[in-house]
Amino acid sequence: MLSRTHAGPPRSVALVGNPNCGKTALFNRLTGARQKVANYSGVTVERKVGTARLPDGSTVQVVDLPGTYSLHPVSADEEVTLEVIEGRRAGEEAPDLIVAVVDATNLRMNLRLVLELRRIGRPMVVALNMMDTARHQGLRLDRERLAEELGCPVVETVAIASHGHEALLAELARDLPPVHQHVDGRHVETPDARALQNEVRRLLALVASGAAPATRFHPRLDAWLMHPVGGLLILAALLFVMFQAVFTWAEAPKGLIEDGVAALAGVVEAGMAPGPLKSLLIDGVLAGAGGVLVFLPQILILFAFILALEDSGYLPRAAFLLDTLMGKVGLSGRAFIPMLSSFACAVPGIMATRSITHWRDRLATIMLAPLMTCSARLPVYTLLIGAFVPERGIGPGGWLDLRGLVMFGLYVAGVAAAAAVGWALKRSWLKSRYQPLMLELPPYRWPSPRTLAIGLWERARIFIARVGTIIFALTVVLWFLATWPAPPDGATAAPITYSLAGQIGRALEWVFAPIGFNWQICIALIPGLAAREVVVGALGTVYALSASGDAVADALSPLLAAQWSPATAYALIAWFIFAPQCLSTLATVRRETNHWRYPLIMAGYQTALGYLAAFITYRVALAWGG
Ligand SMILES: Nc1nc2c(ncn2[C@@H]2O[C@H](COP(=O)(O)OP(=O)(O)OP(=O)(O)O)[C@@H](O)[C@H]2O)c(=O)[nH]1
Ligand SMILES: [Mg+2]
Repeated sequence: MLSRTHAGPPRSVALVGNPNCGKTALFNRLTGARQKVANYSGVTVERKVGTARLPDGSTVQVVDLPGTYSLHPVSADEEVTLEVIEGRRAGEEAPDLIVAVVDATNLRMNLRLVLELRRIGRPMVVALNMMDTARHQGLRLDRERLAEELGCPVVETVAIASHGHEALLAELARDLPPVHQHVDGRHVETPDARALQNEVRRLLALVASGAAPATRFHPRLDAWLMHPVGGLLILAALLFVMFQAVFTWAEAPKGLIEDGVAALAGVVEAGMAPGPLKSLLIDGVLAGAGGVLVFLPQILILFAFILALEDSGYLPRAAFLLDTLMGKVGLSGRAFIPMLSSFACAVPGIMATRSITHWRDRLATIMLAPLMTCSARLPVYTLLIGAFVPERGIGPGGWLDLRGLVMFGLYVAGVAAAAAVGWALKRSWLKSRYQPLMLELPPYRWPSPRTLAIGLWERARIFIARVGTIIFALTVVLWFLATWPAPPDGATAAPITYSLAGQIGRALEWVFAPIGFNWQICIALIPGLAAREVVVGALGTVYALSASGDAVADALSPLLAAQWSPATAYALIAWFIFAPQCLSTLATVRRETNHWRYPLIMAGYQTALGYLAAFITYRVALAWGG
């Protein structure tokens, strides 16, 4: 067995426990980290490291791990956990101490793992988490008796309310002996599943009393939400409201940021002498990066909905609801959560597929994840819808926002495309038998304001950091390419036409002309490979520089409306439903599948479909007089 490499209090501890028992919430408490917490199993799929400060001022390294039901892993994320606690990861020692995190409301399930962990023979502390809910249910636990029986300290915690984590930290500061496998003279090594279950039953009889067996169901709510027809309607309505909100609620804050950027441009305009630096600031930085920043409110509204849904316990139920439908297109219901995460970004979505045990199912999910409309596509859609779809209420009293409706339609189009591709994959390359959905249903819970706040703050931070780094850098590079070389003497057209970017755009134009893209779009697509939002910023820069004469370019949206045919705009939207051009997604696929073949296949099929969809859209729109 693995032994400690040093004497004294632990230097590294690992949080181990069943899925959804609150390990990450506890980790965030102990270390001040802001890792994702949500109310379904399989949220954490990677190991994450943080540092906790102990009462005596020293520090200890804390590792948060994916949840696992046993020490016999069945999926890639569970394998990570086992590797870490056994010290099999390259360059990483096994943790000195294991914190076995337990959902106190579900001891029957959770204690099995604790008993298995005890057999590793390392120092251990048990954290009885969710004690607030357990007490609320009337459960009484004899903590001291449990500690005696298990042969290790047991502390009660409420990870989401900062109860008990001091007690836990105090235990971590102690020099605990390894837990023994002999308790009260009884030998409990390597029992089979049944022996484990008997031991759990024995422990429960000794230490737990009072609560009716906890039920994960909420009969009245589930009768509605999981109704085969009504449930689907509710789900559709929920998503619909979400996209309406993304459009309508964001108007005011978006206007504020736009005014701010415009005011800044005004200051620069008035205060600086004309020259390259001024052009860089106005046409490059403010039109480019500033043009992307205005989408912050929309992204936060979208995430507020997603985060609240995630913490409520509804998502796994939606997965069951959709299991049959998803089965028809070749996906397991387990794919629902990775697919939903992909609405934020395909990268975490693809990583979330680690909890899918069956390889072909997992690969199919990976292949389809980028078809979900990621939040980086939101600015592009918003810009084009803002320019080409009139602002109009429809329906009785005009309560439906037409633009929100179109946005919803685009998200649906992404899902429909995924369904079609999935259907084709299932019948050809990735044939697999239907795997019944096995997913633990979490209890319903009001989304925790703290979790929501942390989640939103993280999104805002990530987005602003993106705007400040990669998007900023790309717009500066693009500005440079779009202004250099300078036009020859006596040139009459806009300077950008003579620049490198102008030449590249024109060279690409013959590829994209059949689908209606002009050279300005072709230029913008290139930096969009690194970050899709940049397409918006890049269009801002390209058009700001295309204005011949000194007329400062107007806001982008009306400009596009004046310069593009609607057919071009629709074709670009159709292209973006498939949007094959995201390098970080392709790199993630390479990493998760360990092969270049898969990202290449993905890029290939998406480019082909994107081109085809844009071509058809463009031709049909032209034929209808667009
Ligand atoms: N009421 C209550 N809820 C909690 C407590 N700790 C965590 N939660 C909630 O439980 C859910 C799961 O928390 P996570 O920290 O994501 O669980 P996890 O163990 O990391 O889950 P995986 O990463 O999927 O294995 C979230 O909805 C939390 O808000 C607690 O002590 N009391
Ligand atoms: Mg977690």
